[in-house]
Amino acid sequence: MRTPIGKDFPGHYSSDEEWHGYINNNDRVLLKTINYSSPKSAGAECIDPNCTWVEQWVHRAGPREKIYYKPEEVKAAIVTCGGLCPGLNDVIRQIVITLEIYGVKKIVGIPFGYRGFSDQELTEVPLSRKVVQNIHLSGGSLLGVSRGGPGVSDIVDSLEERGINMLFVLGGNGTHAGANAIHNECCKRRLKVSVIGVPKTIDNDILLMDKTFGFDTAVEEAQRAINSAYIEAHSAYHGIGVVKLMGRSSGFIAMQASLSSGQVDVCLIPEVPFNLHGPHGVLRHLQHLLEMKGSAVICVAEGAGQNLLQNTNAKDASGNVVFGDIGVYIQQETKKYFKEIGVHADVKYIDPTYMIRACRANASDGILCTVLGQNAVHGAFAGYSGISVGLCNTHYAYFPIPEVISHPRLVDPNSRMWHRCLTSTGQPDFI
Ligand SMILES: Nc1ncnc2c1ncn2[C@@H]1O[C@H](COP(=O)(O)OP(=O)(O)OP(=O)(O)O)[C@@H](O)[C@H]1O
Ligand SMILES: O=P(O)(O)OC[C@H]1O[C@](O)(CO)[C@@H](O)[C@@H]1O
Ligand SMILES: [Mg+2]
Repeated sequence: MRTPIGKDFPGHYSSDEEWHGYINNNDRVLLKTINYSSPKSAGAECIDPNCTWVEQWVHRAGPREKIYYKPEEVKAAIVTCGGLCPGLNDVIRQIVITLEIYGVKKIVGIPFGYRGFSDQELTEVPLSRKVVQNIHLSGGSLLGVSRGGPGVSDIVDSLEERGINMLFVLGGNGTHAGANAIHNECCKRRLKVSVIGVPKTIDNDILLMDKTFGFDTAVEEAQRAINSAYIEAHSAYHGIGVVKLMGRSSGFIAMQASLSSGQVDVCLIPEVPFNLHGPHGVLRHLQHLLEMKGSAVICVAEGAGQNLLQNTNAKDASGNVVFGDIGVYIQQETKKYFKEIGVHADVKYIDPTYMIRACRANASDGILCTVLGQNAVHGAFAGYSGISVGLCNTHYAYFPIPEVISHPRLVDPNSRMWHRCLTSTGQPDFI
């Protein structure tokens, strides 16, 4: 709604008839914006051998002129699942504020992830603009998070009992698999429920999106740890700093933090195999770095080099594999190696694990979260379900959930970005 302002007022708003503030249902966002002329172009993703241009698109996110729900009939719920991620509170806040602008009065938070649907001791949290006004000023989630929890059928039973017809699910690929199953179960039971995902992961491992919220902040925090490792290593005689960063199957945090810090000599990620020992191994390269420049910094993603470690055979409550500690292993092997060759080395290990995700969102993530939260609500009011909101080629769009979680997004070792990282570190192939 716009307030008409007198025509003599300079720069006046256009009238309601002239104002094109709504998204047309047929507006589309292209998934690919580069037309690769050859499969040999760096980073080319081709569908056929000739690399023919194929238009692929998703729906544009935003407010529609016609809405599917009557706001007074909506009971909306928000749930945050998986691990923490900077910006969760920003998204919760913006969803609540936008729902209120649509006129929704019944808004609740489900405590501690999907578990909150089944645990009788956990009660829903009433949410309003007043409750969420300042929550973005701190990290974490107002609602709490968890892994594991009830089955899909129990969750949908609970939705029915509570009379929830809009569910906003904030989480990573596991959470989205759950959201999609909830959506399918609601369809099966012919329930009119909109299930909308907002992808949350510092790992940035969700397909088709430019980036997920929390990733930028995590990278910013991670490069602080790298900076400390560099200062320690640089100030010691033959100092070696080892920094382990999160990244279960994708090395985006390690790669971007290495790039942004400009202080990393060796970046190791899950997507690129490496040897620690042997003539081309990391340890031999460290020896060379000590000889050439007196110190070295290694940045390793937690999922890297798992083939070098003993399988823990452990899984977390959600069924994710628990990894062995590659950071500790590299630290121990480095110490052993230099002792054996009789060269002094002062090895310092920094593991900032939870520090990079338990913090408040930075400005860039704050904006991303705000827009994603608004668009999640616009998507629900447009009548969508089983979708996720994301940024695609700088435009906000709605993605079908199965498309974005079919497998984790990985760093492409042939991509320009990984080559930029190698150019920055100057590291060889360790095989
Ligand atoms: N395939 C699945 N079907 C239904 N629910 C699932 C599935 N995978 C995971 N979940 C549920 O989703 C929730 C979150 O999953 P998970 O712990 O894997 O975190 P995530 O969303 O992937 O986030 P993170 O990036 O922090 O790992 C858990 O409560 C889990 O039980
Ligand atoms: O210790 P938790 O809470 O299981 O979380 C650790 C995992 O969370 C993640 O950050 C994903 O969000 C992974 O990189 C990491 O393996
Ligand atoms: Mg996951």
